[in-house]
Amino acid sequence: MKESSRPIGVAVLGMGNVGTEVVRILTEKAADLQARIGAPLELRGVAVRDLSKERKGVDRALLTDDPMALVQRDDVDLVVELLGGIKPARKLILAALEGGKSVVTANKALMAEHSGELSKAAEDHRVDLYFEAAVAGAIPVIRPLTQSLAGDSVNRVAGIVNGTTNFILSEMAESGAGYGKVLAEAGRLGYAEADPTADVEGYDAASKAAILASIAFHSRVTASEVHREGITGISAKDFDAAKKFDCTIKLLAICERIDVDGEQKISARVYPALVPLDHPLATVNGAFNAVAVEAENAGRLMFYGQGAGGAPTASAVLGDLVMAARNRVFHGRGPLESTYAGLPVASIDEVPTRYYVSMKVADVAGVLHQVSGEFAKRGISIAAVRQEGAGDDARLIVVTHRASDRAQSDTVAALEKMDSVLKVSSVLRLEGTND
Ligand SMILES: NC(=O)C1=CN([C@@H]2O[C@H](COP(=O)(O)OP(=O)(O)OC[C@H]3O[C@@H](n4cnc5c(N)ncnc54)[C@H](OP(=O)(O)O)[C@@H]3O)[C@@H](O)[C@H]2O)C=CC1
Ligand SMILES: N[C@@H](CC=O)C(=O)O
Repeated sequence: MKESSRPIGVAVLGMGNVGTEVVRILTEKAADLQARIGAPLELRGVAVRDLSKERKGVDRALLTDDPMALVQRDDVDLVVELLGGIKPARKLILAALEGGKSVVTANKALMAEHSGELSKAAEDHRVDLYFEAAVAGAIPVIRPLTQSLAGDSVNRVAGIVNGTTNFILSEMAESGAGYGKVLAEAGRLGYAEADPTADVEGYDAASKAAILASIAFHSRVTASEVHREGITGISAKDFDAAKKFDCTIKLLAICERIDVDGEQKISARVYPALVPLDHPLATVNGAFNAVAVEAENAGRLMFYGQGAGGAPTASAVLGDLVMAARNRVFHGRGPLESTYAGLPVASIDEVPTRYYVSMKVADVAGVLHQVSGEFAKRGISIAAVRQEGAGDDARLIVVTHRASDRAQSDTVAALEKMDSVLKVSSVLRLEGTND
């Protein structure tokens, strides 16, 4: 059997919010993943605490309550740790790395305290330790910092890195909703940690700040070194006061290089802060996160997306898993041409688009019926019509719903031939809407 087709054995530790989604994607997207990696991923087992719980989407024979035995199986090449916490996750990851298995983890609490020890084990045993999902859920920020910006000097990384608290603060700002009720909802939606104190007291954000600072500034920073304040003291009154200053309140994580009396230091801090309403972070709501990175040569980069929840986090886990698997198959090279799927590229005619058409007309009332008839003939519905100017300067503006670009452009061609349309003066496509 060629090396590139040998199956890669995967062990998933934990089947909670994130683990369930990882198992689902591994199962549903097996063929796509195989094509991207160059070898199939085979799920060897899933470790859980409680074997009696009902689990959807997994063969019961794959379940075990002995994660160490699973990690140590000879047919396991990659371990995905999604248990959370330090114990037993640290020992399991060390056992995997020492056994020559690459590890993917979403565990920020662990990475914020033990990344030095774990990274050393990965280095010593020449395997990968990836943790993109540990910071800001689905948002790729670890890989840009470790790889894309490896040739630059990062001076500041700052933003919103906890989905649960951002969800709570957004709801408080918008509807004045009660703190407890919103926190319970964050738990139900799979955003909150197993112990949500980690979220609301800022421990989770502090762990993420420690990870970001360590990578950005090539210095080990642990969670206990991060200045931390949570959101439990924030009330509706604070939001009222913030509004009077045209601000809102966000839990921020800030990591930067600072100069203290001529000495270069790192500041890593987490606290709720006033943010002006016209600042980009003020519009980051719900479980969304955003991270701004400032580097000497690249300037400012913004990363934005879903920061919590099973499926978004699983996306980051799967990205790491594909990278680790590819490294096994292609020894760090790739993606290779043979992993490309070869999908055909659609012509613009086939693409559903929306049109904005502005035309000079002789008589608005008379022409409207004919114009809308031309769109209707090709199955295009009109979203809005506006009349502008009058007499010689009368213009009709039509905005359509989505239809094939071919139908839209054919309609414009037909309008151009109509006697009552003096001139089609402007045709633009409308993007940024879903209708
Ligand atoms: N939820 C999110 O949005 C995000 C989570 N993360 C991180 O991902 C990790 C997982 O989070 P999440 O899925 O939400 O957590 P959950 O609490 O939902 O799931 C934890 C899973 O681990 C299992 N487990 C825990 N301890 C053991 C043990 N000793 N032996 C065997 N199984 C065990 C649990 O088993 P059982 O089901 O039997 O209880 C459960 O299936 C955490 O590190 C978290 O910080 C990172 C980014 C986002
Ligand atoms: N509890 C965390 C989950 C993702 O890291 C959060 O709310 O951000």
